[in-house]
This record gives sequence, structure tokens and C-alpha cells, in this order.
Amino acid sequence: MVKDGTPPILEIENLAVSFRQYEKGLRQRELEVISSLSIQIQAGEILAIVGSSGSGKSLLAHAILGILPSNARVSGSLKYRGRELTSSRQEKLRGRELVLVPQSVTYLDPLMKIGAQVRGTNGSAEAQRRVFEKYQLGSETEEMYPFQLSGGMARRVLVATAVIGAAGLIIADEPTPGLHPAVAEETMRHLRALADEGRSVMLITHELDLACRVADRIAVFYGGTTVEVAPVADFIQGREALRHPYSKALWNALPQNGFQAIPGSQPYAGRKVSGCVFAARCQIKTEECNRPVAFQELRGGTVRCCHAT
Ligand SMILES: Nc1ncnc2c1ncn2[C@@H]1O[C@H](COP(=O)(O)OP(=O)(O)OP(=O)(O)O)[C@@H](O)[C@H]1O
Ligand code: NI
Repeated sequence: MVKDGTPPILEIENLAVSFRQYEKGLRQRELEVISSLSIQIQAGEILAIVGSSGSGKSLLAHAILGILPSNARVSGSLKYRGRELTSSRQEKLRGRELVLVPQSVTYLDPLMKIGAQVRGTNGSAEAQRRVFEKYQLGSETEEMYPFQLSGGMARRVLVATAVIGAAGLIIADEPTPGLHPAVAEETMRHLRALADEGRSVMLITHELDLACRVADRIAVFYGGTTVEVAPVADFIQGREALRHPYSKALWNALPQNGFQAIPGSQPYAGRKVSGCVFAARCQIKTEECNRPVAFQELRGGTVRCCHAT
């Protein structure tokens, strides 16, 4: 249900995040972990962010919510509903308009009853009753403590806590690892239903397969940059429809496509790469790839590769 022409709910342009660190003695250095990252999310849309460990997915979420550590430096533009997300605006919107579905139930307070946790600071008893009903949490759940919940119930409590208000953007950071498949499937259904209500969902995951089942579009991260953003249909179709060699490699690595891995590893955070971040592992690399690569529109998606067709 993505309407054309309406401004995006979330719009990120050329985001860069670096950390100030002390080297030996008093010398400081800047460790850049995200560079020139751009994405947009429309109302009613699930954008999945896929990419290997350390590619910058969680830091992106933290930058949107304004919860990066104090030695982080952020540049570029972050807009929510057309207006710049300043730190004071982030503080105002966090937990209300911009919410996080945390990865683990350890985020629940073990000593607090579920009802009070779900209501938080801004949910009424009436709103709590509505989300309990929506997520099939019986009224007896209200008086329970986290240790008394089953795995499935705990996941539903996390989602209910995040969406009790009128959140416009829901960020789910790796909501499924270690979950029973049925519970993971249910969590995905909840995210889909929230998007179908007109909210925007950013789903961070390692699993391209999972992203293919639930998302509308997928953004692929590598070494702190977006290398490709494309409609989910292209990722389902596979190699020929995809634009970036790394997206193709992710697709090839899926079990049903033969687990073909590529040698090498992602550049370390902070290692400045002057040209394409993927060049060191790319099979179609040429001289040209040592020069900076622009993000370009191609066949209804965007890609950062000078050889993409
Ligand atoms: N406070 C920090 N100081 C310095 N480097 C950091 C800090 N936090 C994260 N990093 C580095 O930034 C990079 C991106 O981290 P991030 O947590 O966003 O990765 P990710 O894509 O979410 O990975 P995963 O899939 O493992 O969760 C990593 O290389 C990480 O080591
Ligand atoms: Ni992460």
C-alpha cells in the first residue's frame, strides 16, 4: 500500500557516523563506521535492511532514534515527516512516534508487571486493553512478571509495548534470531499488519530470506554504505534482476541457491576505502572501481556500482 507522490515518512541522505577515539596518549582519531548512507521509507511500507555483521545496521537505527554514544559524530540529513530530526525533536518523538522493537526480551524489566511495562509512561489503561486484545494477551497477563511469559507471549509483549501509542515509524532490530520458527513467523505477521495500517516499518535482519517474505523493498548494506535499494520482487527473482554484485552474492548464498559464499571479508570499520567498498571482493572489478562511486537510479531501484546494468 505505497502511495506514489506522497513525501516519505523517513528520509535519510548522506548519513555518516564516526566515533572519536583516543589513540596512544592524547592523539585523537575519527573512526568512520557509516558513510554516505541514503534511504527513504514511505507510510505503509516495510523497508528491510540486510547486510552482514558490522555493516552499520544497528548504528543506523540508533542514529534515527538519537541514542548513539556521546563520542559519535553524525553528519548528513535525517528527516521524519519532512522535518529535520534534531536531537531535541528525537527526544520528543522517541518512544512515541519513533519506536524500537528490541531484539531480546531481556529489555523487559524483570521486576515490573507486564501491564505497567506495556503502558509505559504514556499509555492509558484503555490503550493497554486494546493492544492486549490485538496481540492476544489475556487480561491475566497484566499481573504477570516477564519470567512467567512463554517465548511467543514475550515477543507479543515487546511489540505491544512499542506500538501502544501512535508510532509512525517502528524499527525492529533483528527481531527473530533464536526464536521458534512459528514465533518468528508470527512476529513478521505483526510487523506486516502494522505497515498495512499505514505505519512505516524498518526491519533490520541478517536473513535475506525473511526479508523477502515480508518486506516491500530491501536495502543492502555493506561496509557502512547502502550498495543497493530495490523492490522485494527483484530479490525474489534473484541474480538477473539484482543490480549490485554484493546483492547477487547474498542471493547466491541462500540455501536454495546453493550456499555459494564469496571469499574475503568486509573492510574493517574505520578503514577508509576511496573507491567502491566492495571492490576487494568483486569479480567484475576494474580500474574504475578505485574512484568514488555515486548512487544511481537503475530499473526502478538504486545502486552504487559503476558496472551495474
Ligand atoms: N561505540 C562504538 N565505537 C566504535 N565503533 C563502534 C561503536 N559501535 C559500533 N561500532 C562499529 O561500527 C560498525 C557497525 O556496527 P553495527 O552495530 O551498526 O553493525 P550491525 O550491522 O548492526 O551488525 P550486527 O548484524 O552484528 O548487529 C561495527 O564495525 C562496530 O564495531
Ligand atoms: Ni546490529
